[in-house]
Amino acid sequence: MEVLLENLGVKPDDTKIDALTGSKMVNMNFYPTCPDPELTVGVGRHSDLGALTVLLQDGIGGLYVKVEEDIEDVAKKGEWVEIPPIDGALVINVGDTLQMLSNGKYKSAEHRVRTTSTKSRVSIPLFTMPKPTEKIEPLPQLAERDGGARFREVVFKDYMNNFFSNAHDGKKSLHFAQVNNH
Ligand SMILES: O=C(O)CCC(=O)C(=O)O
Ligand SMILES: [Fe+2]
Repeated sequence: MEVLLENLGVKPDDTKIDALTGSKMVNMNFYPTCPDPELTVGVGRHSDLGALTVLLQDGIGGLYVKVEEDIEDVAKKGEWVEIPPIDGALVINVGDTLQMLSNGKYKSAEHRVRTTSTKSRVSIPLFTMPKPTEKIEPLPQLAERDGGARFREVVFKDYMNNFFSNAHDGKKSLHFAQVNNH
């Protein structure tokens, strides 16, 4: 987190890093085999709500990430790409919080999970998130540099409530904090 923010020219102190990532949550997902994976939803398309998510990979696979439409110089825009399953590797997802903080420089990864017909799978992602009472808004240096904040200030608890009261539907969760003219 520190490195990612320093990359944008911002030097957060330890207290700030702790405020932004100090809350931890895990999901425990079980994906049974399905004879026809096309007929089932493993996890529907969504972005994670926190700052960064850490996910230990197995050799089975099934995690897909959607390549953003509005970034330059990448292949496969708008397509779903499977993350190659490398046993023991850590996959790190950017979550909505980091997108808001960075004023949109880092984009949260829209992802989904499919089951396979041959192997069941368990995944236990670790979400690092702000403390519930923390106020999240684009870092002032970045908003100033970009000529305006693309997200309004939200209390993280409210963002969470909004996130969990809606079904997974791509990156719509971010609309809650988006400033309309962007
Ligand atoms: O099972 C996975 O690979 C990812 C699960 C996931 O996206 C989640 O729990 O938020
Ligand atoms: Fe996720």
